[in-house]
Amino acid sequence: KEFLGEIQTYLNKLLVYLNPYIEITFHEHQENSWYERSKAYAYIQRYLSTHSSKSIKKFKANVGKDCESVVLSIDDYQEVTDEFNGVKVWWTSGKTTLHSNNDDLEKRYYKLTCKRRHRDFVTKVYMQHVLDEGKAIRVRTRQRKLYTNNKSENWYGYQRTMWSHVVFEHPSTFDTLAMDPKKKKEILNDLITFSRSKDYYKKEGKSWKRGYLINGPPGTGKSSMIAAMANFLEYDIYNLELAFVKDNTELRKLLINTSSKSIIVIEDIDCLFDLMGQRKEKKEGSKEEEKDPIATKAKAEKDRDKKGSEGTLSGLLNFIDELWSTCGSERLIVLTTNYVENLGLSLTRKGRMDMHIEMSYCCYETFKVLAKNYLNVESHELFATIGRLLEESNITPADVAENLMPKSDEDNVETCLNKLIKSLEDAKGEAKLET
Ligand SMILES: Nc1ncnc2c1ncn2[C@@H]1O[C@H](COP(=O)(O)OP(=O)(O)OP(=O)(O)O)[C@@H](O)[C@H]1O
Repeated sequence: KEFLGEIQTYLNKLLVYLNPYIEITFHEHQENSWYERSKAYAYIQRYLSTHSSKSIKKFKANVGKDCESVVLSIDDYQEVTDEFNGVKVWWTSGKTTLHSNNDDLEKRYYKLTCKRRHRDFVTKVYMQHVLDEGKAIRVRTRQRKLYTNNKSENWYGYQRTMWSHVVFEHPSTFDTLAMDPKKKKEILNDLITFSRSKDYYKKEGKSWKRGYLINGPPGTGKSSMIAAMANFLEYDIYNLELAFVKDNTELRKLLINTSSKSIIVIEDIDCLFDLMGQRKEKKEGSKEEEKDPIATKAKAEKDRDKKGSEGTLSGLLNFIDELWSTCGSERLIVLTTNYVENLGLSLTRKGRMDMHIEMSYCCYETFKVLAKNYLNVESHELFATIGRLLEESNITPADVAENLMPKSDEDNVETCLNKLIKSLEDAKGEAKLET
């Protein structure tokens, strides 16, 4: 706390220098916030003490998505000519010095010159074109993020939940995803249609979002599917952890604070039943009850129709409707579950979630993709044996992947495939014992 004022002053100075090249997000609520803050402080101090326009340019070049990409910049007072729809304009960059109490601050700017008769065209059409292009470039080159909501204490000691993020770098793509190729194509087509349907949604007066329910046993690739979707659409991911959300107000705040081009994920949606149960018990008789959407709705429904778990299900459905209505446009909502049968038809029927994706145990087609991913082979004499064994046992793609992954220098295609055969035979034996 004692450094906050000082850090903010430094940050503001830093922003004057770097604006509009980078965006600084300052998290005051990290668990290791003291460490983060002191790091930020030391960094900013070091930066300011060594700054010069040269280092700013170098810094600017390094903040691109990957440092290998070329970053074009314009030197002070250098002129660049641009032509759009036959109209010529000239850009120059410059700087002025602002005098503040302790320091002289340099403010950088761009100057745009055009013929007087083109003024209207330039301010209305050309500037819009520049902004749209800039936005498109930012989307193309931005570093994508994976957000999670954690409980944390703010400066004044209040508990709240807010998004914090890390860089999203998951290797999963639709090429590496092992599943029935027909189903994969269907999902891909659905995503492509969605991404191109901005105008359609607008015309229909609908919010531009789409819901997917992914179900399947653990290890069948639900998370890999979400990562592949995010990589394909170039979206961010918001992993919503409902256990950390206190009430409806907090949920709304979180959803409002998600950005467009993102996937909002709620994993293990069936576990919400337990969460709702716990909240209901805790809040029973409490004045706070009204504030908790999940518990209140669950209770209200249960009281009304006294249908046990059906009542709880209605609470869940109400919650999902709330989720739909609160989060903004250009979003995917993805719910995952290991036990779709617990959710009842009302969630899986069309209208609530637009597409239902089933991830299942490994079949021969799935295995072939994994063999290509991990061993870079498309055929082998052991494939036939594996294909037959896969038909006789239930093994997840995660388990197959585990066997196919070479673990030492001695491992090669043959040893890995034999390892898998052994696992499949064991799984078959266990299944026989169970029956
Ligand atoms: N269908 C798949 N295609 C490619 N890789 C897969 C697939 N399923 C599982 N894997 C591999 O297994 C690992 C675990 O899978 P993943 O976390 O996606 O499964 P999950 O269904 O989300 O599991 P859980 O329900 O336990 O979260 C992945 O990192 C990936 O390497």
